[in-house]
Formats: sequence, structure tokens, C-alpha cells
Amino acid sequence: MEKTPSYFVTREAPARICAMSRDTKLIVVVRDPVTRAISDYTQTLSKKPDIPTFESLTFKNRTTGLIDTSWSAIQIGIYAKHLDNWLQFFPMSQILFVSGERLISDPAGELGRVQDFLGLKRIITDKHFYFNQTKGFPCLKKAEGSSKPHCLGKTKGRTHPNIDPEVVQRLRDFYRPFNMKFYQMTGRKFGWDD
Ligand SMILES: Nc1ncnc2c1ncn2[C@@H]1O[C@H](COP(=O)(O)OS(=O)(=O)O)[C@@H](OP(=O)(O)O)[C@H]1O
Repeated sequence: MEKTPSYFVTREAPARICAMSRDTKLIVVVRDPVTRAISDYTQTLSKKPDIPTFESLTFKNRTTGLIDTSWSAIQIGIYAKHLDNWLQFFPMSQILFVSGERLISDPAGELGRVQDFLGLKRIITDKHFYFNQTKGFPCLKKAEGSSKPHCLGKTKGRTHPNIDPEVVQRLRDFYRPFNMKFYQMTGRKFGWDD
């Protein structure tokens, strides 16, 4: 198993992975692209506190409302476009999209889908998790090889900055058609536009 989030958005990755093994099973965790962009920005901000505001990076021209699709935080969330690239090399049956939102609200359900996709017995179930209110995430009741609970690390669940609601709305409008195409391609409504 190998995991790197940037594979999904790297043009050369599908051909390279296909050349290695065309039977590879691919799993991608996706979440609402607007929240994803803000989370991405939050992570960069934690390392470089002097970067411009999210709002100013979002637009090529704020007056015309033209979005800067070359900004990686925006570009990565155009899932339908990246998926098109993968479908040139892999059938949809070899790709599983996991909902980042459901991974928090129903981790066992989402991991059930992962286990089925991998042809594994459903070993991980509800009884392995509890919801940690302080953390805002589900945690494992027992970590592997230990009897103690295990939660995600400190860098998960950072507080996101408040973003101008008009900018958020503009981004929602921008992503909607790409999200619709993505729902169609994957056969799953992720509920980002409800
Ligand atoms: N297992 C699991 N379930 C649900 N959500 C998860 C999980 N692992 C990571 N995350 C969330 O993904 C966001 C990016 O996390 P990363 O691990 O890629 O990077 S980092 O933590 O920001 O360094 C970051 O989102 P935000 O916290 O909303 O910014 C993480 O909390």
C-alpha cells in the first residue's frame, strides 16, 4: 500500500501507476472542495503566517470575480477534471471515492465500503470507534497493538479562519458544475451542494 494525496492531481501519476500494475486498486478521500481549499490554506498559513489572505488568493481579479484556478488550493478541488485523467488508464470499478465528511460522521460505514472494495471481511465496525467531542473526530477505542484509545494528531482539526461569505458563495457557484459532473461520474451524491 502507498499513500500520497498529490497522486490524484498529478498528471503523470495514472500512466506511471498503470505501467507498474494495471490491477492497482485506487482509493481517494474527497471532501467539499470549498472546505478542502480553506483547510489547505489553513495548513499553509500554519507554516507561513505571512501569506496573503484566502480571499485575495482566490481571485485573479476580485472586481470581475474571476477565480484563480491556477492556485493549487482551488485547482485540487476540481475533482471531475482529475478523475477524467485517471479514467484514461483505469476503469471506475478500480477506483473508490471515500467521503471525508462521512469518514467523520460514520467512520465504520465508510470503512465498510473500503473493506468491501478491497475484498476484505468487514472486520472494522462501529464497535471500534467512539466520538471524541473535544477533538471533533471519531477515535479508535484501541490502537493497534495497544489497549489505549487513539485519536488523530494535533494537526487534524485545526480551526479554519473565517472567510468572507461572499467569497465562499462565489466558490460554491464555481465548483457546482464540477461537483455535479463528479457525482455523475462516480454514481454517488456527496451532498456538497445541498
Ligand atoms: N482520518 C481522517 N478523517 C477525517 N478527516 C481527516 C482525517 N485525516 C485527516 N483529515 C483532515 O484532512 C485535512 C488535511 O489533513 P492532512 O492530514 O492531509 O494534513 S494536515 O493535517 O493539515 O497536515 C484536515 O482537515 P481540517 O482539520 O478540516 O483542516 C484533517 O483534519
